[in-house]
Amino acid sequence: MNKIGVLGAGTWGTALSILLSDNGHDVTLWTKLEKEAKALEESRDNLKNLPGAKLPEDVKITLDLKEVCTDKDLIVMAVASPYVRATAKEASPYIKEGQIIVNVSKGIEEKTLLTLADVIREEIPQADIAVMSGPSHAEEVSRRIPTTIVVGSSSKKTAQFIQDIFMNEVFRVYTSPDMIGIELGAALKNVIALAAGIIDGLGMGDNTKAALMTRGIAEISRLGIKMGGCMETFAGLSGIGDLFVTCTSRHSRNRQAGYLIGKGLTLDEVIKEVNQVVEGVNTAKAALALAKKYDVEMPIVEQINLVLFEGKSPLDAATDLLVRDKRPEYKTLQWD
Ligand SMILES: NC(=O)c1ccc[n+]([C@@H]2O[C@H](COP(=O)([O-])OP(=O)(O)OC[C@H]3O[C@@H](n4cnc5c(N)ncnc54)[C@H](O)[C@@H]3O)[C@@H](O)[C@H]2O)c1
Ligand SMILES: O=P(O)(O)OC[C@H](O)CO
Repeated sequence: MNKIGVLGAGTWGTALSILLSDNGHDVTLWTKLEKEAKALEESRDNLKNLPGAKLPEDVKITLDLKEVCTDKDLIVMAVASPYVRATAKEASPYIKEGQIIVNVSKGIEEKTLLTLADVIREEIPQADIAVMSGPSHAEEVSRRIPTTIVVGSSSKKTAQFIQDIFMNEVFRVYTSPDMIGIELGAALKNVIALAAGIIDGLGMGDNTKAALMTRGIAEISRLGIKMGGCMETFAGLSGIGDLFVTCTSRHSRNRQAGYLIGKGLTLDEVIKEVNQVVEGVNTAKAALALAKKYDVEMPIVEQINLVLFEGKSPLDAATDLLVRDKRPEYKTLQWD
């Protein structure tokens, strides 16, 4: 049994708390939002965003950041990406030298273009930072539906420690040293998932969705490899695996947001309607800035930015992608 602090009592923080409690750990779940803490405490048997799941009585809910960090063997960072830096900064005084923090939030900081693990490292340099990601909708994890995920760390020992904590017969955890690849796959797939939703909203077909996903992972891996990630990761759980689930699942908020955009709603209307974090919207601008910085072609990311922030019609964006200049599928594959 380990003592674990989970930061962020949204859908994912809550589902992981259920899993960790199932695994026999002593779990404390923190939120900054009083309303959220109260609602969770009152409705443990009837969680709003996790139908059919229960938050065990032994999961402690707290608003006290010192309490959730002190004497914990592992801290899980599960707040939505825009709040990761502020939460890490506030938590830093309570984190000991070498204390392990695993980031499970998916995003890239817009201002700095840093991955979230790097953001946490800047704020809590004394911590041992890891990441965990993969095709894992909270709605299914909280109902013990078989799921696989990958933990990334620069230390094999840390990766295996986290693997042991989370793994059970319905939650299979792999390990990897490729932290940057895992984080980039996790963050960038959300932008492509918005496009997948738009395709559904426009009433296009399965061929179109498959094309988007395949060319989407090509974009993600082109950038990811230039930034130091490994091809295997983009072909793995935090690459194509998470892209697949997010582009196709009824649970995906990103896909749902894209669907509503495809149906003609404005971004503000969509954000209100979905009423949970839509990380692809947060990540789209950062992804475009990274494409420019690393001189990588990311046409889908470009078009999504135009649709989200410049008022371009989704249909015009889809058409512009289809009529781009002719090219080989992969420039690396040539005849001579
Ligand atoms: N939901 C999933 O299936 C899932 C799975 C894997 C990863 N993730 C990732 O986990 C992260 C959280 O997603 P979620 O589904 O829990 O989102 P959510 O919308 O359900 O919850 C977001 C949470 O962020 C926290 N928050 C809000 N304002 C805050 C503030 N000012 N300061 C600190 N914390 C604040 C709150 O706890 C809030 O509930 C995202 O990056 C998401 O991509 C989600
Ligand atoms: O609901 P989404 O679109 O934020 O996706 C959730 C997870 O990232 C799926 O792995």
